[in-house]
Amino acid sequence: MANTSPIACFETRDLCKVYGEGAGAVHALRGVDLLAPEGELVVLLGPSGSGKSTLLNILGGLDRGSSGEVYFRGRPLHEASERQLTRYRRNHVGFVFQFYNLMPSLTALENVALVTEVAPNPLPPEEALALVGLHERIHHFPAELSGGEQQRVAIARAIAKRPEVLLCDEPTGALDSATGVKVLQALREVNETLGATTFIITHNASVADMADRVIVFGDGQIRENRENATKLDPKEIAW
Ligand SMILES: Nc1ncnc2c1ncn2[C@@H]1O[C@H](COP(=O)(O)OP(=O)(O)OP(=O)(O)O)[C@@H](O)[C@H]1O
Repeated sequence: MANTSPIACFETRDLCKVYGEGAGAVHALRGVDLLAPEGELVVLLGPSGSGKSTLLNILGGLDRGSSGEVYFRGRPLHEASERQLTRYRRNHVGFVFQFYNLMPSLTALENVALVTEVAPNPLPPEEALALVGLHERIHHFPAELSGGEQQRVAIARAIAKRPEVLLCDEPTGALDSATGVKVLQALREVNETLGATTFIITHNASVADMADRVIVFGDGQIRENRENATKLDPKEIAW
């Protein structure tokens, strides 16, 4: 019988990452087997140093594993050339980091337009900013925006190229809880509206309540991988 199961967005098999060598080697990932279906919102939890960012960087093509396999929609990233990996990042992946890295001399709209000018099929920058609830702030400079608003500009910038994948490394790490909720609501809206498979690394375990899937890391391995039967709206999350 034909295999009719849909291809996952990401699959990793026995993925390992070692930084350095000899006595000083750090085994950041120790055999990670992951299957992430298309369109899911995945929250990654785990103690500091457990390998979350290392995994996210490899999924996003910013780094490579030391051994094992990584597939994006069935395509082997572990076999990709540097050029192919660059093209993969540019065309398919949006990144959001803890610090927003906006250009201070450009308005919110211009920061997003920087990306849309070079993407093949972008969202209009106004639309990307509206999706994260910033339609009334588009002509403000970063210094005129709160931390949460700046992070939402960074999210608009990440999604403006319509990535299939949105990878967020501690997107609320620098924010207070009320502002963090707004950023999480923007991420949920983007996940639902654009259908981008979304990974969020956080140290706040209660953020897991908004996820389709929760993956808990420990010492370079997946300790727990569970699906939520129901998802909470970020504003219902207790911080
Ligand atoms: N470029 C690097 N060179 C050497 N070691 C590294 C490098 N990047 C990460 N590591 C090490 O790999 C391990 C996993 O790090 P990683 O950043 O993936 O963990 P994490 O779970 O994301 O941690 P945190 O929650 O603190 O961000 C850690 O021991 C870290 O010190």
